[in-house]
Amino acid sequence: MENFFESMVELIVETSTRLPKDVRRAIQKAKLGESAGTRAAMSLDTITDNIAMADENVSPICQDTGLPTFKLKVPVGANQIKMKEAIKRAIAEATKTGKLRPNSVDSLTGDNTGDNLGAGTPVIKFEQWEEDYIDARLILKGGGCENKNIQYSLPCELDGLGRAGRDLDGIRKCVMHSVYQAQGQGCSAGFIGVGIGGDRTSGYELAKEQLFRSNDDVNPVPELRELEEYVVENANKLGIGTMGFGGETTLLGCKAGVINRIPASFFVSVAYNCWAFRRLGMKIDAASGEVTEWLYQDGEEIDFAKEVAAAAEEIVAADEVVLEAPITEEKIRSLKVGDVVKISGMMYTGRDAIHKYLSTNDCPVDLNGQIIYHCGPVMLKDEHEQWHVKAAGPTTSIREEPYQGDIMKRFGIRAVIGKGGMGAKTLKALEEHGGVYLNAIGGAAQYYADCIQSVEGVDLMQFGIPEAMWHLKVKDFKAVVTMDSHGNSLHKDVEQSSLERLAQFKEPVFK
Ligand SMILES: O=C(O)C[C@H](O)C(=O)O
Ligand code: SF4
Repeated sequence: MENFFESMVELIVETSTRLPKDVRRAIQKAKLGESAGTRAAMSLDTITDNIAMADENVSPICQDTGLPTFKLKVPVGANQIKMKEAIKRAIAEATKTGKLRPNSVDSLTGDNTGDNLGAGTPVIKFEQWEEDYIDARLILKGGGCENKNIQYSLPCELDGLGRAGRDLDGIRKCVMHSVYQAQGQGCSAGFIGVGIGGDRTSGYELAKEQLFRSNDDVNPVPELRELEEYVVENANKLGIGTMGFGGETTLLGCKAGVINRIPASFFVSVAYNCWAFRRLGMKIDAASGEVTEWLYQDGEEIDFAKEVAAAAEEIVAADEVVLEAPITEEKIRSLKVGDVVKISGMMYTGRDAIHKYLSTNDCPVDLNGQIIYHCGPVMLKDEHEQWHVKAAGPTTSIREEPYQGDIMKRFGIRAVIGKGGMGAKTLKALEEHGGVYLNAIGGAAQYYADCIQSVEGVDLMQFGIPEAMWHLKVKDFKAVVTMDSHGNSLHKDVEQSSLERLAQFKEPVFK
């Protein structure tokens, strides 16, 4: 097993940096389904551009490299203790080289362990089997989509759909609702794994297990096959679209599994995965630890690099407003939902820890007229102590909803960049104070890292790399105005229209 450690490093690096073939095919299909010039088409262009850049740079597709979860099937007699130890070392190694973001945080103190190791991280699950080789699989599922997982207890009442009973049709309603409730916040278009039955724990476990199925497989259970096909077809009629911008594709895949339940409980658990569906696997020789075959890599390989030139042309074609901080109130009030902005100059990152901190403390920098970027980047320091950005896409903004409006007013911030949109409180503050919300493309961490020219400083490093306040100098950083200072919110509109569309699926389908 002398090569097992190297194989695990390879598995982690490949999973974080290269999307599997089945996922690429699903994204390509979505791209072909959108009309040129729409916001959805533009977002998918950025996404495929980003996938190609991650391939080329061997850098994380998305800055949130998630909670690494390994599943291993091992021959009887294989030493699981040694394998666990090698996996942990491989995780620390991949973190050191910037292929993983340090993502393991003490839940009580907030301290980041810095190497992705800690209580409960990574997750490593073993199963014994009668084969003579090791089947090792890894999923890197980020936090934004994890937060959109949902569990239903039947019977229940659902927005738009009414009563969901204890039968296949009730299950159908829950699954349709799960896609609606995620909106664009889990970086749609997404993939879902559905677990039917079990208890609260085994139900979610089963849902996540489905994410290890190939997106192209066919469910051997006829009812589940029908359910999966129904959901993919109809969830795409909700009009939520890529990033929640509206559009033809909202869901890229649905896989459902079933286990028994006990009479009193009937759970439907849904695991939502973003488009950056990073899961790979390999067969490993149990004696040497060497890779003998990669999994999920059958069929045609889509090389998005070839399409990048065409995509760039299309993005340039949109009307763009140039923004550079400090921004005046007048300039901000001239922006409207739908405008594409191109930012150059300074922006400051701030996510969960910073927003909480700023709600009761002064800011180390003057934020008057400035731009806050909801982002927790992957950073590496070189031998001259200079920081470099390895991946830097937006994080889900709604978590800052309790703080954002007050902070914008108190510090004079004119624009916030994030993804997934914000709520009524922020919208009101944007109107009163004169501010905008700019939506960047979630997961496009290479694309945005490329717009960052230099790291000019950092504050509040005590919160750890992802949560610190990074001072970034950018050039031509593109984002879309999705909430303006006139009370308009694209997110509010899409949520409303998708709820109306969801109601079309109220009548029974599976009798
Ligand atoms: O933590 C992050 O950087 C992003 C997160 O995965 C999110 O989707 O909000
Ligand atoms: S930012 Fe988006 S693409 Fe990245 S992990 Fe979060 S949900 Fe996934």
